[in-house]
Amino acid sequence: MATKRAVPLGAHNGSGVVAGDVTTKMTSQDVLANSFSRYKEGYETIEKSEFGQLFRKLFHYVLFPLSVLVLMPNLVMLLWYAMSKCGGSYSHLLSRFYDRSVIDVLLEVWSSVPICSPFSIGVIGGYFAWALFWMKVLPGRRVEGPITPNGNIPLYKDNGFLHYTVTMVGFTVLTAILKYFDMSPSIVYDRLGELLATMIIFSIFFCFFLYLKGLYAPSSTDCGKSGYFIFDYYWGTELYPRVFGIDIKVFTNCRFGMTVWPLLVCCYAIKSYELWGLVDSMFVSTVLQLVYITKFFIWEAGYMQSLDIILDRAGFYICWGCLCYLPALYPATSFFLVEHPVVLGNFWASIMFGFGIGSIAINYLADAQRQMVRGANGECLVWGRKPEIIRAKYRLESGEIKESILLASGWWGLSRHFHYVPEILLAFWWSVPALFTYMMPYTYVIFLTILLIHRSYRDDHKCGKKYGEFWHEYRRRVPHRIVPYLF
Ligand SMILES: NC(=O)C1=CN([C@@H]2O[C@H](COP(=O)(O)OP(=O)(O)OC[C@H]3O[C@@H](n4cnc5c(N)ncnc54)[C@H](OP(=O)(O)O)[C@@H]3O)[C@@H](O)[C@H]2O)C=CC1
Ligand SMILES: CC(C)CCC[C@@H](C)[C@H]1CC[C@H]2C3=CC=C4C[C@@H](O)CC[C@]4(C)[C@H]3CC[C@]12C
Repeated sequence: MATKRAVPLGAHNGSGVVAGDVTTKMTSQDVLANSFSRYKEGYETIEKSEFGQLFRKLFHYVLFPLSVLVLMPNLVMLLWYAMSKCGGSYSHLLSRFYDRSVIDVLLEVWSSVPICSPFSIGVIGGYFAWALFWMKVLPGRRVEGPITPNGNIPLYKDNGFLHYTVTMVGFTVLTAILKYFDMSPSIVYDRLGELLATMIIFSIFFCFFLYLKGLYAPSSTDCGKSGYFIFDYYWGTELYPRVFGIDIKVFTNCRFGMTVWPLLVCCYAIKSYELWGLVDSMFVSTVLQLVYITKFFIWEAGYMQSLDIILDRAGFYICWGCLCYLPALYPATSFFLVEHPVVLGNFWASIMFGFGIGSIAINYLADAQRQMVRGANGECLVWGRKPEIIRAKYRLESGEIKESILLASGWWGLSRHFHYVPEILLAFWWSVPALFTYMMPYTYVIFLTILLIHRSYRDDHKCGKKYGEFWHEYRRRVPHRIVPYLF
């Protein structure tokens, strides 16, 4: 890979332990080597044989990305097909494969909707214009993202919450106008298939544009290629691409994916209301999702420090994912509830709602705690006490040494990714109103659990490489990955 990385700067005190809050006395090559070599241990067994190395490369750079590129667009369409044409039942969907080949079924699915119809182009194009306009004109304080391994500091205009508010108000006004003409935004529920299909095709070309842009007109030095086209297309060639001043990842992840999600949830809720009147299961699920998304936008500047932004480049994985996969999967429980309304009664509805809100609050508090401690340079209270911190040093590619704080108490002392527990629970609480007859409404929770477990490994790997011994010290102090005492 042509990208450069921050390298760890380890501090060693003879016993192999790095004390919290230490400043590095040893800056020699041995310290660096010592710190880094431990991290490599896990990989050496695989890399021993040439065949192993070759297979690893082939898998990483070709087979895995190729499978994602081929599978994901089809899976998104199959998800929609299962939701809308198979009564929300995966077994019903599977029965379609009994007497036909996979290709035949896929052809049936894709040909069941008009791709790039005037309706889908109008809706998607209209939303793009709306989102780009407000993204550009709405004011916001200037926020700095974390320094990149190449020493660049990305700048953002923090207008996410305002953008979200304007969009939701705009949606309410549009709904009222449509009602006047005897129309409804629930048409999005009826014609979701063609919207998704059009979006999928558009996004495939858009990612190709991003691939070329990163190679020939990058916005910063945080760019490069691996030499494997498939991998570079899948992963991206640029970390922070900007076009006419528009930050592409902020647009795809936040102004599109995260904003279309609540819009879709509202369209599905309106459809349910038109069919059945007010249903408490739909109400609980909708409100929980809206509260969670509102929380996201309040915290958006914090998201600019997450893996998606600081590690994942703007390629198929993140951009296509946020343009197509997120809108199809994340609001899927709401889509399901339209055809499967459940009357919960006040007691169960309140229990689900209460636990859901509690989980959202804990997830928010955990994210905010880490940010607060870093913002205050450790000079604050965590759960009423002085925080336990590790002042972790790392080195930029230029050789410059930087310091960051790792919090080892509060939520971050329970486990290294404790905030993933409420993240999974909150998704469970907005899915469980659909009860347990079908698996479909739990698709997102299942995906999220896998994603977050995998992400905890990715993050460990990333932080180990960045902080070396300091990260080992954190792992020693906080030995569990996600669930305290269990995992
Ligand atoms: N619904 C969904 O699909 C998903 C939701 N999420 C949610 O998004 C939010 C962000 O999660 P995620 O993107 O995974 O990133 P995290 O919030 O877990 O941030 C990871 C980064 O935080 C820093 N860090 C790690 N440990 C510590 C510590 N002890 N003290 C201080 N800083 C630390 C490191 O970055 P550095 O280099 O700065 O040290 C690390 O790379 C969470 O609320 C999560 O639940 C996440 C993924 C998917
Ligand atoms: C195989 C791929 C096509 C899968 C694409 C996955 C992406 C769409 C998602 C991967 C990580 C996800 C997110 C990370 C963190 C988030 C913060 C949270 O508070 C809200 C959700 C999200 C923005 C979330 C959105 C989808 C991903 C980018």
